[in-house]
Amino acid sequence: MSRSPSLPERPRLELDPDMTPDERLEALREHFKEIVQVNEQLTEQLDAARDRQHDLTDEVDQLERENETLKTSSLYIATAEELTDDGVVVKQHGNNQEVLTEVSPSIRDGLEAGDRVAINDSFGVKQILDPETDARAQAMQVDGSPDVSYSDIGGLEEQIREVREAVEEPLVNADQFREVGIEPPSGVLLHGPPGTGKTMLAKAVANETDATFIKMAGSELVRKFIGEGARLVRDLFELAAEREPAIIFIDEIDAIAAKRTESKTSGDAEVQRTMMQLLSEMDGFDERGEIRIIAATNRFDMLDRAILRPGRFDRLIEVPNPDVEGRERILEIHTQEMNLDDDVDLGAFATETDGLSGAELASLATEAGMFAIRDGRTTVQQSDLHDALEKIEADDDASSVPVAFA
Ligand SMILES: Nc1ncnc2c1ncn2[C@@H]1O[C@H](COP(=O)(O)OP(=O)(O)OP(=O)(O)O)[C@@H](O)[C@H]1O
Repeated sequence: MSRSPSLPERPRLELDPDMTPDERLEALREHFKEIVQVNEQLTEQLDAARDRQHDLTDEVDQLERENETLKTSSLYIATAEELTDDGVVVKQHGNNQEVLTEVSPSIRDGLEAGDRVAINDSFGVKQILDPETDARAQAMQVDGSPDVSYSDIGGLEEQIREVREAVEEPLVNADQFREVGIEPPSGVLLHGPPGTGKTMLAKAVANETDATFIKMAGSELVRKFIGEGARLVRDLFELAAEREPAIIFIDEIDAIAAKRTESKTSGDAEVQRTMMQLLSEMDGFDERGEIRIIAATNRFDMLDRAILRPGRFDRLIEVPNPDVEGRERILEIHTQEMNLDDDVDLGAFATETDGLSGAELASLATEAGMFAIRDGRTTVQQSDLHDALEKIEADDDASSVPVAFA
């Protein structure tokens, strides 16, 4: 390695054998002075080099960080749709653009059709995504055309009317609202006991308006995606904007919007952040076009009132357990594909099912079919319905026995 030209020359000691002792001493003194001088120069240079090294290390760190951000921000999510001899057909999420792209052999080996992948600007597949890491896909259920219609819902005529007015009309007749000069409700909150058809209502309105149905469960945000809640809420609204017209359905909203408790754990802070993100998304919602938002809860009493203010969930619709006519209609709906004996009287049977939810009536119908099968029949009789009711009530009692005695 060549020595840096800017380094000072090494001083040389030249002693002549003819020198007197005094002359020798003088020469040695002179040499010592020169060495001290060179040493000072070298120390200065070393300090300067250290400073420069510091600056360069900072610069390298910054470049590395920038490189890292560039690498991560330029990757998009796509699905590998088909593996062909010419390459892989990938479909980018969001804009649904399909392209044929080449893949390195090492990635190709582990790739299967249907896998989620990360692609760069030029559609090169950079990575196969582990399903576990794809929180957005896991946390949100996206349905382009849900298969529930209003006629599948029993006994909620008034609620259907209200949902149509608050959600369907603003989507279908947006111009009319604009001309009249009124703002449609921002968000609709469905509240009532479990299994009464709240999700069905939200799906039916999406179906009726040809909107994409995007569901997120509040409880999962809190339990499964700890630390990611706020980001996922932002993603939820982004996805809805990409897929508009869209219905956002937030189930179990109480999990992220419960009244504040006294305890101040870090979990509470995280839930709080998720809720603040939801509120800020809703507050900036007017400019978002054809997106409507519906939430559901079984625990209306627990909700933080902040989410019920005007401009947020300002239309409340109660979805109670069905009355006797509702129960008869729900039984009709869930037995319409079943082979019922002539003796079956759903109207009379409905009077005996007071307190059952729509979901319980649906499983009662299936249970009755099971009794018929166990008995070797192909038709369902009134007695099967009674047996099914007894079983469901017994199951209910068992599940409400305190654990210590169960
Ligand atoms: N009113 C109804 N008419 C017809 N079927 C119903 C009705 N309510 C509930 N069901 C049946 O129960 C199932 C569950 O209903 P759904 O998920 O809509 O209830 P939910 O109110 O959203 O419940 P949860 O609060 O537990 O989420 C439905 O798939 C359907 O089979």
